[in-house]
Amino acid sequence: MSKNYKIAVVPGDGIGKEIVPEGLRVINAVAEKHGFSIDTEEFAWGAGYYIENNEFMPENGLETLKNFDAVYFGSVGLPQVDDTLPAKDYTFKVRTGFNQYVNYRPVRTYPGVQRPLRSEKHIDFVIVRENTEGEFVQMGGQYLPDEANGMGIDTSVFTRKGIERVAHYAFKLAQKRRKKVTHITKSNTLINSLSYWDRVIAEVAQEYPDVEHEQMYIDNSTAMFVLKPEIFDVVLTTNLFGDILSDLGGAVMGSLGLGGSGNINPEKDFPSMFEPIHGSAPDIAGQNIANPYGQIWSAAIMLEHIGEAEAAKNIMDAIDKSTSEGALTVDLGGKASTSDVADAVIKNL
Ligand SMILES: NC(=O)c1ccc[n+]([C@@H]2O[C@H](COP(=O)([O-])OP(=O)(O)OC[C@H]3O[C@@H](n4cnc5c(N)ncnc54)[C@H](O)[C@@H]3O)[C@@H](O)[C@H]2O)c1
Ligand SMILES: O=C(O)C[C@@H](O)C(=O)O
Ligand SMILES: [K+]
Ligand SMILES: [Mn+2]
Repeated sequence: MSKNYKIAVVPGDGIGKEIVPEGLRVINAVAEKHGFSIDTEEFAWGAGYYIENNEFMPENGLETLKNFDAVYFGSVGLPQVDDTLPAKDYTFKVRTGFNQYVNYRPVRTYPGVQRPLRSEKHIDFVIVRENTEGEFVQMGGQYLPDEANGMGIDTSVFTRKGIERVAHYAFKLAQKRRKKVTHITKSNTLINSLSYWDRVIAEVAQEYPDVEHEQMYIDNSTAMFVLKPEIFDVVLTTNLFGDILSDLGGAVMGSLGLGGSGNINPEKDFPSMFEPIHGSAPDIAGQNIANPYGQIWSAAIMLEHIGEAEAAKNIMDAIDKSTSEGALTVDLGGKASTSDVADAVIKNL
């Protein structure tokens, strides 16, 4: 009997509404080729939903999503909606609620895509971003914000459990790759929280003597992403630093639109959620010009996670063939529309 998977689809806002359907076309095409089927249910949640319903998703949203094998997500956020809400009320709710403590964000060379860097060296590394705590716990408050002596505070939280579990994931991932973990902090200045991170990571590293372990500061690492990106294999870092580095990784590939990702619950106690690294790009929404490669790559990461590795590989090979043949959107200097790119990928499956 052929396998069937239940996928919750949350296109979100802006270009999410354009690139998610294209990604789904690719998923359905690859499923047919590889003899499995996908049942999808779409949820129109996000900032647009908030305008109508005063919430980003229904109160029982997580309960609803729990019944699926995975969540295929676009992005949330609209210029006319308070931008402190999308992460708090949707994205972080899912990431923390489903213990998706790994944000898996690969960076690689796409054939035929011009990169901003002069170096022609092949790039292939994965950012493993801690995804449930750190700088984004949103513990804090504002005091007298309207007054001259007003203030705002956010507290960062790094727990042993939180550091250990993401570190184990990173070292195990490195064992399957080129056996190197670069962990990125700023423990020379954040001498309490991030030196604790360093210490716990160093302890975990001892359990993986076959993996080279290097520590780097975030400031230097931004320079290295540009000057020597080929030195990285697995980059392990905190929630905020990983957020910044993943957009830099997108830029190094040639466009933010090229980055795919997975918010992973490695134990599979809950569904994981797959989305491009970028946001809803309201500046280019509604024109069928958004780059869908990152959304399509996220589909491949999702299929690999749910156990369809061959289909995932098939998508990646088809992506490479498509970019090589010049199926490039405006941000990559090409003329292809969003749907032209999905057509090319489907043709090349
Ligand atoms: N996970 C998420 O849902 C997520 C992530 C980041 C930002 N956001 C939200 O998205 C909104 C816009 O944020 P922003 O402008 O800082 O970031 P953004 O990633 O949406 O856009 C940044 C720039 O990159 C371009 N870009 C992004 N994706 C592209 C693609 N696929 N193809 C071509 N160009 C692309 C945009 O046009 C824009 O110029 C905000 O509301 C923000 O909160 C959501
Ligand atoms: O910080 C976040 O996670 C929100 C967004 O910038 C993202 O990268 O998903
Ligand atoms: K996104
Ligand atoms: Mn981000």
